[in-house]
Amino acid sequence: MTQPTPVYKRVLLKASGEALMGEQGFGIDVTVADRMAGDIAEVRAMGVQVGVVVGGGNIFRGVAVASKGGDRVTGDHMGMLATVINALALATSLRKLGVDCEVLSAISMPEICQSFSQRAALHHLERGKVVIFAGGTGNPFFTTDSAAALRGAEIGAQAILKGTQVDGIYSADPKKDPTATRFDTLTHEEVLQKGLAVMDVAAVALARENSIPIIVFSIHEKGAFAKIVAGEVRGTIVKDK
Ligand SMILES: Nc1ncnc2c1ncn2[C@@H]1O[C@H](COP(=O)(O)OP(=O)(O)OP(=O)(O)O)[C@@H](O)[C@H]1O
Ligand SMILES: O=c1ccn([C@@H]2O[C@H](COP(=O)(O)O)[C@@H](O)[C@H]2O)c(=O)[nH]1
Repeated sequence: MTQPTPVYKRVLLKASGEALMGEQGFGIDVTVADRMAGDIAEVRAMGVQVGVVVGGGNIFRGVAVASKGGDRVTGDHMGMLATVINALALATSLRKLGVDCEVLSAISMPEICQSFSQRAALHHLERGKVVIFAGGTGNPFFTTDSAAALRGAEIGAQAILKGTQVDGIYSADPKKDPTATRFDTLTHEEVLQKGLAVMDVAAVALARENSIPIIVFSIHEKGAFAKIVAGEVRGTIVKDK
């Protein structure tokens, strides 16, 4: 079967950590990790270079510690470690499919995976490996959305695809407001001005400064990643006018 022609050469996928828990209340549902890996494999087979940042919301978020009076920085360290666990799970699922991949962590743990550097990331991407960026930015008070924008800029990604629990950006959180309406397109500036909380402000600002489009789509729609990379419209696209 012929592969569709991709509209991008290199992309950064921000994969929802929360989605990885599937129907469970916590942790990793391997069938979900395998399905996500299948979607990534499909895009890799189109000849597209793929970087992935995976969240940690299925395991731990630092704000949970802070909200109970604990130390936010320690909580964030725990959250960043959670993203490493998810990255290792996704790498395992990719390798089961025969997809060559490398986990690069912002926090050095050489017994487990390589440390992040831009050079290492570009080296692996140019050789066709999927690169999974673990450990977020390596700094507390950030999220993996910011890590996605940062790594996206560092590798020169032509787009950041945020695969999340909802199928685009809405006028309000659709999980809380059933009357919320979905946007087809927005500028980075509009996302910031309207306070649309699907992605954090730092991430959107960094993508804006580097003129990187962001596409928000449902990670639950099988094959959506490949369809977007092939130029089909899915979810909401955030780009300069
Ligand atoms: N205006 C909005 N439009 C769409 N979603 C919104 C909006 N405001 C808030 N949200 C919520 O933001 C969520 C995405 O946030 P977040 O990035 O924390 O989750 P995630 O993609 O599952 O990431 P993680 O990897 O951290 O688990 C959506 O599931 C949605 O409920
Ligand atoms: O750069 C970063 C990235 C993440 N964290 C912490 O990890 C958790 C999980 O990431 P999510 O983006 O929420 O999935 C996050 O809540 C932070 O506590 C971080 O400190 N720095």
